[in-house]
Amino acid sequence: MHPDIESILCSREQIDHRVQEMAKEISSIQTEQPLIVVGVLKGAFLFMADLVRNLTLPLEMDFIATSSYGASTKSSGVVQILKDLERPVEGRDVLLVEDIVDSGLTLSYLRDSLLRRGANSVRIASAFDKPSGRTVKISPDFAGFTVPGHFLVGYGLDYAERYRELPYVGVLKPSVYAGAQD
Ligand SMILES: O=P(O)(O)OC[C@H]1O[C@H](OP(=O)(O)OP(=O)(O)O)[C@H](O)[C@@H]1O
Ligand code: HPA
Ligand SMILES: [Mg+2]
Repeated sequence: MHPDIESILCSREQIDHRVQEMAKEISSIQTEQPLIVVGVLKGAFLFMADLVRNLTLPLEMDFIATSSYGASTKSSGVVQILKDLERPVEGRDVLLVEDIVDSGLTLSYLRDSLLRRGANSVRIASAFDKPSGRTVKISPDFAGFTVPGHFLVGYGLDYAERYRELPYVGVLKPSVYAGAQD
């Protein structure tokens, strides 16, 4: 285990197993045109890669990049789009793929934005769901694991851009970010 990690919450094996279950469930979505699967960068990159390899429905992929945490463990409250989608979503069914729903601000902002662009439907799949962090009302249609209120890293989740590469999800030792500016 990485020395900055306090405890492992979900092991690589548990994540692999759960992603396969989620992919089965998501594969039963019925759409007229291929589902547009949108990965929310950067955090979703590992989950997106694992999920799409297990999906069995017709799909297209696109990516959007947002940022609201920066080098902090708390949301700035402002969701910035750093890279937008490349293709229109008008009239299309979209699946937003996220690593975590915490305050809910990112997904609420993205869902509203895609609906305003004329998407026919917007569903959400998130590897992790932290309901205790919520400040806006939103819940993922597909959630891998419900997690407690700690700041987590690994499997795409970062603190100040570090730890995304860890194959498991763990609780970051508070001493790592104590004293850092929020
Ligand atoms: O529900 P919320 O409170 O909005 O938090 C969830 C969002 O925060 C993180 O992204 P971040 O802004 O850190 O960008 P990143 O994906 O590049 O790490 C995470 O990947 C989600 O997109
Ligand atoms: O717990 C978290 N860890 C990393 N990034 C995050 N973005 C929202 N919540 C988290
Ligand atoms: Mg982040």
